[in-house]
This record gives sequence, C-alpha cells and structure tokens, in this order.
Amino acid sequence: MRIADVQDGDTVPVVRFEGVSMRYGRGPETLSDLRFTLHPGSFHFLTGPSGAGKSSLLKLIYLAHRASRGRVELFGRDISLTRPEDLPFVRRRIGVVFQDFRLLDHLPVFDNAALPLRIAGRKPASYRDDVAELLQWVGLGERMHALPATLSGGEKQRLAIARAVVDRPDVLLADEPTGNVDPAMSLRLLRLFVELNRLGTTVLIATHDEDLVARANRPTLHLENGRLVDVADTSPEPDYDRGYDDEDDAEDEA
Ligand SMILES: Nc1ncnc2c1ncn2[C@@H]1O[C@H](COP(=O)(O)OP(=O)(O)OP(=O)(O)O)[C@@H](O)[C@H]1O
Repeated sequence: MRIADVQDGDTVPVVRFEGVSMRYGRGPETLSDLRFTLHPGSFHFLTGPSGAGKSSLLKLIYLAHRASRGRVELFGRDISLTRPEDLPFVRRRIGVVFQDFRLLDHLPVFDNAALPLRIAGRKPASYRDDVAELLQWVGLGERMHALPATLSGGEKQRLAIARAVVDRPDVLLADEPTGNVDPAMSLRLLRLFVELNRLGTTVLIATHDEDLVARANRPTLHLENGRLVDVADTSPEPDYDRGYDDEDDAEDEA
C-alpha cells in the first residue's frame, strides 16, 4: 500500500494534513509539506529512521504542538480555527501512548489505567471488572496495587497502553509502544491494537519494530528527514497468531 492510497468515502476523515510543516522555535523545519488522510477505522504504522520526525508528527495530531504552515484537520475541524477552550474536548477523543509513559506516580496501577474513565465521570463500580481484565491482558493482573515507581520499563509501557485504550478512544496514537517488551508481549499488544481497531478506533503507531509492521500488514506512512515518502508494499498476509496461541494466553492469565 502506498501513502497516496487514500480511500474515498462519505465519512469525515479523522485526521487530514494539507501541506503541513512544523519547526521547534526558530530552528529548521522538522516536518515539511505533509499531506495525508486517516479515515475512520483505519490502521497505519508510522515508520522512519530516528530523528525523522515521527514523535513530532504525533504531537501535531495530539495538539501538543502547532503547525507552522498548512492545515491540520481533526474530526473534520480545522484546528487553527478551533477555540482554545474546545481543544481539551478534541484531545479527549485521542488515546496516546507517549515514549516517556507519563504515568501519575502517586496513583497505583489500577487508578492510572482507569484515569480516563474517572475523568469521563464514570463510577468505579461500572468499570472495575473491565479495567481488571485489561490489566490482566497486558500482564499486570498481579500488579494492580503497585505504584509506577516499582514497575519495570516494560510494565510501565504496558500500563501506559492500558490507560490509552481503556476508554476506547476515537483515535489511538502510540509512540514506540513495543519498545520495552519482548516479542511475545509485542504480539499480544498488537492483538490488543487490532481488536481496538476492529471496534472502530483509528490507530496510528510509530515504531521501529519491523517484525510488528510485517506481521500486522497494515499501510505505512514513512518519514525521511521530515517528509513523507512512498514505500513499496512487500508485506505478507496478516498473521497475528504466528508463534502465539490460545494456550499461551491461558498460561499468561493463570
Ligand atoms: N522539543 C524539541 N526541541 C527542538 N528540537 C526537537 C524537539 N523535539 C524533537 N526535536 C528534533 O526534531 C527532530 C525530529 O525528532 P522526533 O523526536 O520527532 O523524531 P523521531 O522520528 O520520533 O525519532 P525517534 O525514532 O528517535 O524517536 C529531531 O532532529 C529532534 O532533534
């Protein structure tokens, strides 16, 4: 699949970049003339060498940074015309896994994972079982009462993922979500992202994990020096379960 392969449809795109550039301060352009569209329910990887601008692109979508040129649309709205007081509502529709996790150190694992639900005003009784099940799935079932400071890097990463997906956001942005986990857990997390996508979430994952990209067989946005370039589609058929079966699940969850 090539980046120009944008499906036509009547639905409003979730993300649309038209000639978007950005720079940090007065520095050179970090991203230049980006044009792409993410349609509802799509699943893309974002690849490219270190420093190519992957995290910066995610920051633009998450509204943590403004474009210096061009037009960024989220959910059909031109972000430059959106009132500042409305931006938190836009952001709430986006689940993010940051490279540095951004966990709340004073809250135990369970409360960190459940935070988006609490912010949305849900009562704990309505989500307790769902959050526990999700934490079980990401291998943190035994660590629900632990504080983040006592978790390994991989555990923190899995907690950050659980928090990002728990409220089934309209969009999931994940920056190197499998950077700290072993290959079996990486596949498990891929299955979580695929399932979330099946339920309707638009997914964009920045990664260096070539195995993950090959297994998922989803279209790729590829950055080089801050510009999107076409990549040839050489992926095999989707194969989420290779080397991984339900018995493994049962063992992990036992
Ligand atoms: N806060 C910042 N201030 C100034 N320059 C920055 C800032 N953040 C990133 N950059 C620069 O922007 C460029 C793109 O960085 P970015 O983190 O987006 O790349 P990346 O593709 O995500 O890299 P990696 O794969 O290593 O995470 C790099 O040259 C980086 O040094």
